[in-house]
Order: sequence, then C-alpha cells, then structure tokens
Amino acid sequence: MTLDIVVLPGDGVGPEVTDEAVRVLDWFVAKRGVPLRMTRHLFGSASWTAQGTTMPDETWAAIMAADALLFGAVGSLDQKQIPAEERRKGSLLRMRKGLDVFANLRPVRAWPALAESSPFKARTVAGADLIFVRELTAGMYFGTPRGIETQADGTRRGVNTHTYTEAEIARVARFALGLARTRRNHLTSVDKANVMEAGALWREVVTAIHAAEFPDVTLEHMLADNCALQLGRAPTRFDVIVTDNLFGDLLSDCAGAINGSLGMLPSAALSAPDANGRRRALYEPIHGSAPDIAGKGIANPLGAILSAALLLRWTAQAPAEADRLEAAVEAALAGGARTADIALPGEPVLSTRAMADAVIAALDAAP
Ligand SMILES: NC(=O)c1ccc[n+]([C@@H]2O[C@H](COP(=O)([O-])OP(=O)(O)OC[C@H]3O[C@@H](n4cnc5c(N)ncnc54)[C@H](O)[C@@H]3O)[C@@H](O)[C@H]2O)c1
Ligand SMILES: CC(C)[C@H](C(=O)O)[C@@H](O)C(=O)O
Ligand SMILES: [Mg+2]
Repeated sequence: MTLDIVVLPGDGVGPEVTDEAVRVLDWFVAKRGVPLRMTRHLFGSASWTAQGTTMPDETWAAIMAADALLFGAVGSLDQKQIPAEERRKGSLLRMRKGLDVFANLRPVRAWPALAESSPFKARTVAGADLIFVRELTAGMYFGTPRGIETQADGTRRGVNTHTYTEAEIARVARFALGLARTRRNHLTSVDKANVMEAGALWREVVTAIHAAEFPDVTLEHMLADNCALQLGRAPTRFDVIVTDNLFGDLLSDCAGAINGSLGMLPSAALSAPDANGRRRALYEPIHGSAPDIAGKGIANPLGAILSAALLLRWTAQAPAEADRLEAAVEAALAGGARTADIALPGEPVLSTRAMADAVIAALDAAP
C-alpha cells in the first residue's frame, strides 16, 4: 500500500530544508522501494498571499486524510498582517490538535563528529542519547479560559490556563514508559509538582501507571528547572524524558545546545493507533522559520532529514531504512560535512543542498 505523505514546507527556511528531506525520501522510494507518495500543499503565509486564506479547504482535507505530514516551519515576519482568525486556521497547533498527535518524540544524540561544535565540553556530551516525549495536544497551549480581556479599570489582562486531565497524562505516560522499555529502561518524568496543581496530578498519575503497568522500568521524577540544568550539566544521565507541552518545548531547545545547533534536531508527533494499528503522524524539525538565515541556502537540513528517518521508522515501519538514513547522516558528518551552524572557525562550509548531497552520497556508498 502506497503511503500518502502531505508535504507542508511553510515559511522561512521551511521550504529550503523540506526540499532536501523530500529528496532524501525520493532516494528511498527509488533505491529501496519504500512505498511513499509525496504531494506538496500550500498553507500559512504563502497561501495567504496566493489565495487569501492560510488554510485552503483542499489542504485541510489532505492533512486529515494523509498517512503522515512532513512539515517545514511556520512563522513569517509579516504574520501580524494576517487577521487572528485566519492565523489560527492555518496554525500548526490546529493541525496537532486536529490529528490528535499527543506524543511528540524529540530524539537528541550527541553526534561524535560534532563533539567540538558543542558549547559544552566533549567529555560532558559524549554518548548523550536521549528522547523527549513531549505531550503535544493539551496543557498551557490549549487550556481555557484564554485570551486578552479588559478589566474593570480599563487595563488589560492576558490569560492562559495550564490544565491536564488524568486521561491526557495517562496516555502520554503509557507511551513514554513503553518507549523506555525499547531503550535503556529509564524514564525521567518532568513537572513542577511543587507549584502547579496540574503538575502534582501529572506526578501522581505517572507514578500510578508506572507501579501498575511498568514496574520493570526505572522511574525518576525531576522538577523542570532542575531538568534544564541537568541537560547541560549531565545529558548522558537521561534516556526517555516525559513532560508537558510547554516544558517539552523549552527543554528540547535546551537540548539543542548539546550539538551546538537547533538545526540538528528532528521530531515526530504521533496519535494513538487506530483499529489497524496505524498512527497519524506529523514529522518536522524542531526549529522554526529562522528568519535570520532564510533565503540564503545555508540552513542545516539535517533536522528535517532526520525527521524523514523518523517517518521511515514510524509511518513506513521500515526501521532498517531509518537506521540506514541515520547512519548516512553520521557518515556525512564524520566525513567533515558541515553547514555554517555546526562548522568550527576555518572549517569548509556547505550549503543546504550540498549537505543533503553529502547524505545522499553516503547512502549511495553504504553497503
Ligand atoms: N515548528 C515550527 O514551525 C516553529 C518552531 C519554532 C519557532 N517557530 C517560529 O519561527 C519563527 C522564528 O523563531 P525563533 O527565531 O525563535 O526560532 P528558530 O528555531 O527559527 O531559530 C532559532 C535560532 O536557531 C537557528 N536555526 C534554526 N533552524 C536552523 C537551521 N535549520 N539551520 C541553522 N540554524 C538554524 C536560527 O538561525 C536562530 O538563530 C517565529 O515566528 C516562531 O514562532 C516555528
Ligand atoms: C511554533 C511553535 C508553536 C512550536 C511550539 O511552541 O510548539 C515550536 O516552538 C515547536 O517547538 O514545535
Ligand atoms: Mg519550540
């Protein structure tokens, strides 16, 4: 069965890095027979300019029907000119919620070839291999009430609500505990149980599910502020980290420093499996539209390419092909391929396209 992959390049560096991820996936279709059909669709600022809507009906229908989305980035400097209602219609949050992709995997590896690109000492990051399971469809991003309201004295108040139900915590906890079993059997659950009610409930529910269903996994609890510190101080102590939507956003960017650039980090957002065992999925690099470097052809495409590896693993269910792609990225880096964000002073720098060429050359060269 051919898998339908909806490609949403988006804004800024989104199209630049997504083009390269698609080129790499085309290699797997042509050379390894992976059954993917990729179609590009317009949304966001580009579609606002072209069609006066951030989410054409045709794009939304394709998103809801797809086997997976391959997403670039959102965020353009002129977004404020788009009415709020239209911005919401074409937003990434609407897609995440609409697809119910609650489990957001954000793997972080210290690539040996990049040890010197890290702002941390090589001996601190060597061997780091961790994965976030960020809850993606609830919490502070979606809680109500929300909005900006005018108070009795005429001044305004911004409101967001941090809320989690037991069911929302339980499903992401089960996912993370199950994932830990396939790795080094260690889960760190991160919250602010000391100050937030939703955090206290988070800790209670994770503890109960662990005790009842996954007692073989080692579970530790950690406060979110301490986790931010430990990611820089001792990243090798982590295996799987489960946390809420807002902390997961912040802490995964903290972990981006392990390799020295956000451009290296991929992600997969997954729903619960349906009756046929298939999960809806949204793959994207964790970085944004990077307006400071957009349009120059210098963005690092490896976060997008490694997101394609996650697509091979989770949607195409081709783990050997995913391993092959990750090994090709490792070989390209070991061979000295560097975009500007990960190059040391004096090292030759590749364009976005040339970095993807180096990965494809490594794929061609592998046995
Ligand atoms: N998932 C997403 O689409 C997503 C994620 C984060 C931010 N955003 C949006 O992107 C816009 C810019 O936000 P920001 O600047 O805070 O975050 P950003 O992730 O776009 O950039 C942060 C820093 O990382 C660098 N960087 C990011 N991607 C890179 C790559 N592939 N190669 C090399 N360097 C890279 C940028 O140059 C910048 O210095 C905002 O509108 C924000 O809302 C979107
Ligand atoms: C663009 C933004 C909504 C998004 C988030 O905050 O979830 C981004 O920062 C991310 O990490 O995917
Ligand atoms: Mg983020």
